[in-house]
Amino acid sequence: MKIIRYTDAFFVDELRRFDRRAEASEAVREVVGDVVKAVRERGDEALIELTKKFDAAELRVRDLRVSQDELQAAWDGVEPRVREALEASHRNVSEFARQSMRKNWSMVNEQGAEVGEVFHPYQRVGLYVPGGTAPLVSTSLMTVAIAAAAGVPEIVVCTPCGKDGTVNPGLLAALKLAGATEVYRVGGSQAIAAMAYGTGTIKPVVKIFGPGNAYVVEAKRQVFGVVSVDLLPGPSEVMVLADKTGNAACIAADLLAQAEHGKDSGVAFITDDEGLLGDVVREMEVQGEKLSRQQMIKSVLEKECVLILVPTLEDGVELVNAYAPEHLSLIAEREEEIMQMVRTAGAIFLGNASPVAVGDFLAGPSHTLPTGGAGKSFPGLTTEMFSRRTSVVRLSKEACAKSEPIVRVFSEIEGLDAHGESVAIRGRVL
Ligand SMILES: NC(=O)c1ccc[n+]([C@@H]2O[C@H](COP(=O)([O-])OP(=O)(O)OC[C@H]3O[C@@H](n4cnc5c(N)ncnc54)[C@H](O)[C@@H]3O)[C@@H](O)[C@H]2O)c1
Ligand SMILES: [Zn+2]
Repeated sequence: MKIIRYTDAFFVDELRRFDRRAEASEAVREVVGDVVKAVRERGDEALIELTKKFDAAELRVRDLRVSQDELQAAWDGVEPRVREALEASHRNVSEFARQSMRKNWSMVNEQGAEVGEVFHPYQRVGLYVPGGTAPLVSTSLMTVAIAAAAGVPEIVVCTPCGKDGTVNPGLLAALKLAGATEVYRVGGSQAIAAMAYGTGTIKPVVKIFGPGNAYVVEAKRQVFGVVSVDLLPGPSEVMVLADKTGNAACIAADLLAQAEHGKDSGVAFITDDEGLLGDVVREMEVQGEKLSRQQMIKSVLEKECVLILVPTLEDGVELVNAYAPEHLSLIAEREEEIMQMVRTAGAIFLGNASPVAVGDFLAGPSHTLPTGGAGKSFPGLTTEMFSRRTSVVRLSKEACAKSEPIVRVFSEIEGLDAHGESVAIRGRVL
């Protein structure tokens, strides 16, 4: 743990690294570039090779797709209490997604033209569900169920398999419940390339969604243009901003929950209360000892955890906005006022009683959120991202006549007289 106080001589220098931009390292970019090229040029054959190389699994081309029978068997084999938990989360996520759907609308403009927007779900999307270090059952729901709620007909999922070629049955069950229509046991940047360019087995999609490690995120960036992508949701992070009303035990618990995600996780605590800072450090030590993922937690706390004492909460907000945390837990007397000042967080959890883990598994908004500073330019995953918008314009003869003089001015300035004439002709022939 690193503790930084505003009274330290190098305070300002220390904080400079908080101002982040999401960018992959040169090494990751290179590896991913090679992977994308291999899949684009050699399709399934490259997928088999790369799965052997990165996931140590020996697959045949016909094994790549997880069969409907396997998905059904996974769902049938789920224990009742797990099934209930999955269903509870699924109901919240689906309902939240339905509420936030964009609706078709129209208005009449100044010249009397009817203008509006219509939304259609994409026909075929690709969702990445991570599976390298933990089977992210919740991520299946937090992406696939939203695509299903948006009405996407073809929901393709790629997720890595273990050494023995299998995918965690709990994850498959969640995919089945959420409404995945095709599932492939392919992970990493090779999966993203396969969904973007298509292979013999995996037909290409038009948009790619979902979180992953640095390789997955970089691959999404490299295939951008061939497909569109949702956002850049990489390795998870939590920041807590609290004043003296923060409960040290709750704050420490949230920081430790983040640390157990392991390597690359960001954990930060900012407060204007020196007493609380000390209490949180002590709580983390006591609570940390009892947790199972000791190795992960220790390494994150050593390398990726900072606790910062700021003179005022407003200074804290400035740091929050510079860092753009994926999750922000905000505990403050002036909660509403401070929240309104936060402009870059992926999701905000308000008050001592709102654990980030409830947002991870159950609350309703997708837990797929921008990381690594990407929150400055991307919001978290929304239902809207699964629908494509088209604008619609309809003019009556009268609206056309009223538009004509203004169009004429534009067409003269731009030197495009055919444009002007295409409007004027309506007044003569209709
Ligand atoms: N931001 C969010 O909303 C959000 C949500 C859930 C999970 N996550 C994050 O997703 C990440 C999941 O990462 P993960 O690693 O567990 O699973 P993953 O499925 O993203 O990545 C595993 C794959 O990476 C590839 N890979 C591993 N090492 C490689 C190497 N050296 N070169 C090339 N490819 C390599 C392998 O093919 C492997 O299948 C975590 O960091 C987690 O925090 C983020
Ligand atoms: Zn988490």
